[in-house]
Amino acid sequence: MDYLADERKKAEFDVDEMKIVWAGSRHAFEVSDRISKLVANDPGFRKDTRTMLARKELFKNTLRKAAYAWKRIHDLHLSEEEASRLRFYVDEPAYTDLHWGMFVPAIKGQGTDEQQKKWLPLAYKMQIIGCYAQTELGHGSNVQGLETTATFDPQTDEFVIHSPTLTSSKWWPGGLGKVSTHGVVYARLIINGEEHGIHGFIVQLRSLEDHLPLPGVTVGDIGMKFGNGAYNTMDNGVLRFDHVRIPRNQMLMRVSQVTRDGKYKQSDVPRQLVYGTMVYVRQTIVADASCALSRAVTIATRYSAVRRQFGSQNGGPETQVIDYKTQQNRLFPLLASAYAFKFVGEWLTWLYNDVTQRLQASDFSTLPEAHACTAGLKSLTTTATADGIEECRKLCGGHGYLCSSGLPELFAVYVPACTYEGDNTVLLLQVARFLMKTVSQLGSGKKPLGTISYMGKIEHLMQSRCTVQKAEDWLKPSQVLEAFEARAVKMAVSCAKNLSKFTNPEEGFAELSADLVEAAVAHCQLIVVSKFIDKLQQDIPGKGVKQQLEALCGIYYLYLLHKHQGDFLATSYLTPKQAALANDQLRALYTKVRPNAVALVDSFNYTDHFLGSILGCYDGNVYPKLYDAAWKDPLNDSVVPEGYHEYVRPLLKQQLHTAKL
Ligand SMILES: CC/C=C\C/C=C\C/C=C\C/C=C\C/C=C\C/C=C\CC/C=C/C(=O)SCCNC(=O)CCNC(=O)[C@H](O)C(C)(C)COP(=O)(O)OP(=O)(O)OC[C@H]1O[C@@H](n2cnc3c(N)ncnc32)[C@H](O)[C@@H]1OP(=O)(O)O
Ligand SMILES: Cc1cc2nc3c(=O)[nH]c(=O)nc-3n(C[C@H](O)[C@H](O)[C@H](O)COP(=O)(O)OP(=O)(O)OC[C@H]3O[C@@H](n4cnc5c(N)ncnc54)[C@H](O)[C@@H]3O)c2cc1C
Repeated sequence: MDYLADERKKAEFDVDEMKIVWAGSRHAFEVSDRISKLVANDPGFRKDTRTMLARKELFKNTLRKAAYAWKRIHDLHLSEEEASRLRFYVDEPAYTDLHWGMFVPAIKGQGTDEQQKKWLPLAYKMQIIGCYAQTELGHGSNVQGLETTATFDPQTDEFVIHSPTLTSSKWWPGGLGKVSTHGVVYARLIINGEEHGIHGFIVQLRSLEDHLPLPGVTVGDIGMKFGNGAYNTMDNGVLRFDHVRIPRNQMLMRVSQVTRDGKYKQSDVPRQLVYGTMVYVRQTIVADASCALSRAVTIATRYSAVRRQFGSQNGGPETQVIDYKTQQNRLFPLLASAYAFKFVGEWLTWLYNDVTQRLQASDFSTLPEAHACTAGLKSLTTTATADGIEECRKLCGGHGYLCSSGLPELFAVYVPACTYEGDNTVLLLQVARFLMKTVSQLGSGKKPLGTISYMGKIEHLMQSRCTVQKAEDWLKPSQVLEAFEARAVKMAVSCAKNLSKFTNPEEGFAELSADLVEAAVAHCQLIVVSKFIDKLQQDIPGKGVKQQLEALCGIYYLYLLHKHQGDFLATSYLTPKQAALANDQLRALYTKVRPNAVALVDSFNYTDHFLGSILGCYDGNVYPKLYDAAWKDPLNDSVVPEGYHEYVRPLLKQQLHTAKL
């Protein structure tokens, strides 16, 4: 029985067409749909007991699943696209994420043609397994502060990789702890006593025969992390080198080279390309944020439609909690954010591909923008997604706290995204530097392009005032864009003015860093809003699909406007009356979305296996499933628990004795 059937009947749009919009294309939808069902129906990919397993058992099971996934990929002759979808739907962080997601891209981005020819075929066949070993115990954010050394020995034509201090121990790399045979290791290059900064080196860590660490290598897992199951399937590792020697040709030499006679040569590509793998991964993290958020929102939306509290009249049913305006005000902006992040993720992938093509043609002009966009949007989307998952847990009341709701594990596995690939505050400060540089160059005749082109309208934006007179005026895209542009430009200019009061710019930057982060957030929110609006300019087929997306877009920007109205009011773009009208329009959009809410989450097309949540299951049959699941908990294997006779019975006896006294 479908307990959500009535909700599904209310939908005012074509769900099948929305599924295609969400997937990106009909082809992407068909691949995703087929692979998700394949994984869901294969008992080899079961994950329902994951949060109950002890670490060793959990980890071994992940190794089994990764090997099984690899076998299925081969047996079924899956394409690269299908294989990547399969890994996604298996839904278990594993060493393979780092192998495919960072090790291979690092060699592709920073290796010469010759190096790629040697290492990539081995990696593609998984005859070697790699990790990305950058972070150390003492330094993560400050990459220039890394202490591992790579000293060139001209006698033997080798580099000597060494960990000179405890804090130089590599610490965190995923896949390193127990599995990787190789790593791209970042180290401080030293030639003839002279330092040349941080470079990447391919280093073999373990024997390909017996998996033991090679001489001079000390390696292990760094220990349990936050949450049950969750990221504990990953072997984040610690690594130390004691004068380990590697051939000279294992330094990744696309950006700079060391010659046989020990000369350091810089190519014509910018040095920052050493950071290129991080740009790539930040872009994939943005593209993935909508998946994690949409998953939590699916659970919270379906459950909110099933759950009833208060409001029964004449013995009739109580009110569905989704009908409470407070529930809508917490849930619908998250639903809208999931769609917003999907579209900005698609755009960022386009931007990344564009910058990659330009780099190949030696056009480096858009690299700073790509860095600022990937850093800023990674920060914005992961913060909102991690907070959003936790909000979804609260939206599900007490039952959201059960592991069987799927939300605790989803939160635990997702929340480190706010830290890895760059701490979110550190990344926003990079955006702020980019903005300050842009403002300082405005008078120089250099035209700001791309996502900062709005800065070219600075004179107009500094003086313009909002013209909204009635709530519906907030539905005009041009009005909304101007509001977000004016806010972003005014906040950036205000920071620049305050910075100019300092004689030492770095001191000023440090002192004003909290304001700078806010200016960076305003700029990134403008990007997300503008990309959502751009998406709506496209031809979107399907009955009612575009109208639903317009409503969600409105909810996204009006919610932001309401939440940050202090910014909009302080920069004098809006009057308090216009801010109140925005809120009126927001409430009207909640009413419009309400009958479509369940269908809008159905459009994500997630299987019950992928959701891994009793509260979010498609048929909404929550209570019997919760009840049955409780009895399956290992604690209920016996009626009298282990430990009763040792620890509880003596207590009771003592109490009985005291009572008799
Ligand atoms: C129940 C569920 C179960 C299972 C669920 C399964 C899945 C879960 C679902 C979703 C998961 C979602 C996504 C997962 C996808 C992938 C992730 C997988 C694993 C994560 C693994 C993590 C890996 C890592 O963390 S690797 C280490 C990353 N480290 C960092 O990011 C360090 C951050 N620091 C820096 O980047 C830099 O050091 C810095 C902060 C930028 C400072 O550098 P520096 O001191 O050199 O800087 P300056 O400020 O002086 O800048 C100099 C100059 O360079 C420019 N610059 C800086 N960086 C870059 C760059 N990257 N590219 C281009 N240019 C750059 C900077 O702007 C300056 O330019 P100017 O001189 O012109 O001003
Ligand atoms: C689950 C997980 C997986 C990881 N996987 C890998 C991996 O595969 N490979 C790898 O190399 N690394 C990996 N890392 C490491 C990760 O990249 C770093 O932890 C991350 O870059 C943050 O650096 P940090 O730990 O040095 O934080 P810190 O920089 O020490 O941050 C601590 C605090 O200081 C603040 N702070 C730091 N600098 C500044 C500043 N300039 N201005 C203002 N505030 C500042 C931060 O905002 C934060 O609040 C992983 C980490 C995690 C949690």
